[in-house]
Amino acid sequence: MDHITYEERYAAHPADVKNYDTDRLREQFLIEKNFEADKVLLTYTMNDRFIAGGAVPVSKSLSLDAIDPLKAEYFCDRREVGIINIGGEGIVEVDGKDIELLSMEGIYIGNGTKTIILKSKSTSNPAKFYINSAPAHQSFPTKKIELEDRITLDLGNANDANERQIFQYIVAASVQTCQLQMGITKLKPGSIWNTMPPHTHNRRMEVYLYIDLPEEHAISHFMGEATETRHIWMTNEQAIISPPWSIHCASGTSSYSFVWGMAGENLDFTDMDAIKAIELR
Ligand SMILES: O=C[C@H](O)[C@@H](O)CC(=O)C(=O)O
Ligand SMILES: [Zn+2]
Repeated sequence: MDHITYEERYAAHPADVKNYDTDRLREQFLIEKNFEADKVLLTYTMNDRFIAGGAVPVSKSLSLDAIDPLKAEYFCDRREVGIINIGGEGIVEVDGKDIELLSMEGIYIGNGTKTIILKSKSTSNPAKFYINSAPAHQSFPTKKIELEDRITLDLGNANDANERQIFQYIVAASVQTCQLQMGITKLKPGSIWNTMPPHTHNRRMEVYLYIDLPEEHAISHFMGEATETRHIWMTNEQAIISPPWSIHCASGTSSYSFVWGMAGENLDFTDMDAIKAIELR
C-alpha cells in the first residue's frame, strides 16, 4: 500500500473561514499535488466525504486500494468512483476486466466493485487518472464514457471573456450514480472566466482540478460566501475544494480547462442558486 498517499481535510464553517489568512485558506481548500509517477495521491475531505486525487502508473500498474480511513476491504465497498484520464492512453482493470481509456475518456465504477487496477499503455506518455469518489449505498453498473458520449453545453461569449464548453461525463441524464457527477469545462482561447456569473449549491460540494494551463500562467480561484469572497492563486493540475456554501469560479492569466466533480444530495445539475456579478463582495 505504500504506492498510496492520502491526506484528510476537515469541513469548515463560513464564519471561521472569514478569519483565515492566505496560508490557512490554502491548507484547508487547496490540493497542491495530485499527480506523481507510480503513486496514487488522494485527499479525503469531510465535505460530503468526497475523495479527489490522481494516479500516474509509469513503471508499474497501480491498484486503487481502500485507504485506512475507509476501514473497508475494498475501496468501493461503500463508494462509487469516477475517473477521467487526462494523460496518455490507459487501461482501467475493473474486477479483472480491462477497459481502455483514451486521453480525455472517463469511467464510472459502481459500489461493490472489488479490484481497480490502473495501467498506462506507454511509459513515455503515461496515463494520468484523475479520480473522484463519494459514498454510495446502491450499486450501479460500471460504465465507460467515450468522447462522443459526453453531453456538450455551450456557455458564455467572447465579449464577456467566458466563452466555454461544458462536457458532462457523469450526469443523471447519461450515467446512473448515487451522488457523483463529473465533467470538464474548456474555455475558448481568449476567454478566462469560468462559472461567471457564479453560483452556489448548498446541496452539493464541488472540487475543481485546473488543467491545460500553460506554464508560467496562474489562476485566481474565488471562493467563500458571495458577500465575503476570498481568492486562492493556483497553478496547473492543482485542485480546490469548494464547500457547499461557497461560490467557485475563477479567472486565469490565460485560457484553461478544468475537471469538476460534485457530490451531495441532489443529482440535478441545474439546481444551482445563481448570483449576479454585481452582488459579489
Ligand atoms: O455546478 C456546476 C459546476 O460548478 C460547473 O459545471 C460550472 C462550470 O463548469 C462553468 O460554469 O464553467
Ligand atoms: Zn457548481
